[in-house]
Amino acid sequence: MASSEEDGSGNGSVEEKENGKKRSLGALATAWLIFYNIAMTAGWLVLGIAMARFYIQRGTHRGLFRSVQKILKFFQTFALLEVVHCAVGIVHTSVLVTGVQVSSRIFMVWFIAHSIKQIQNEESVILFLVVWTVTEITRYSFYTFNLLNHLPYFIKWARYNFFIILYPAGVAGELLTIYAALPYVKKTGMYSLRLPNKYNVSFDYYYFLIIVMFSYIPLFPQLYLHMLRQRRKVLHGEVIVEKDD
Ligand SMILES: CCCCCCCCCCCCC/C=C/C(=O)SCCNC(=O)CCNC(=O)[C@H](O)C(C)(C)COP(=O)(O)OP(=O)(O)OC[C@H]1O[C@@H](n2cnc3c(N)ncnc32)[C@H](O)[C@@H]1OP(=O)(O)O
Repeated sequence: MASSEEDGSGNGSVEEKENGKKRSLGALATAWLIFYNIAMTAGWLVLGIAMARFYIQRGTHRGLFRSVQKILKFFQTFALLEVVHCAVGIVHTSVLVTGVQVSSRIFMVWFIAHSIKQIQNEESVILFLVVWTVTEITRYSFYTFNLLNHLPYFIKWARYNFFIILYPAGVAGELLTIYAALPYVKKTGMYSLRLPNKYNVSFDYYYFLIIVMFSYIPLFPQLYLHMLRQRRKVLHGEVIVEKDD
């Protein structure tokens, strides 16, 4: 991706638009993306401030998830729109890569942290919350400034360097949280379907979670390598040909 400060083009979704119809769709799409990215930057900033205030006032992480969960659920669920943005073509990036990233986050928020109250005070929950928050403030402010054609270099640098540490740290937080959830899931049999039942189908959430944990092994390196390629492209100007979905 060429940044706006280098080529003055801003977001790739609105360049190359030749006729009037496409141009107005581009303007509308750009306006929407600016609104979306500002809203998301603000949302994650509010979440970051709420977490910092909670910790400073209480001196403990216990109860932190509970106190910030509404903001987290709202903004992380809102991020589903990112898959829509790719699918309708207003951002030029992979639906698959974005889909894996967003669905794993939604899964962590709703089907792990929200559903299993006993694990909400685990340190690993705070780890992934802090990592996601730093990542998203950086990422959405990057997109916003890029769309506005005023991208400060330090934001571009942060967007394409922070992930080197934050991605593995976030994955560690997520995996440790799922691991901590396993005994509760096994004990309660939550979200599981035992035979016999009228659908004649059985589902065991406990084993599903184990499969999810193993699925990080092939999926995470692909996301990480994708980000490393983006980094080379954006920070070092390498031309990289990526396969379409
Ligand atoms: C049902 C259960 C399923 C469970 C599955 C489990 C398996 C999970 C395995 C993987 C686990 C991952 C866990 C993740 C943890 C964390 O997040 S830890 C925190 C650290 N994470 C990160 O740093 C990554 C954050 N995420 C991302 O960066 C993205 O989601 C991404 C998809 C990985 C990034 O890809 P991409 O969009 O391709 O990168 P960019 O270079 O930023 O953008 C490319 C072009 O797209 C434009 N664009 C994208 N989004 C926007 C936008 N919102 N607004 C405007 N423009 C956007 C961007 O500008 C680029 O365009 P060009 O300039 O034209 O190139």
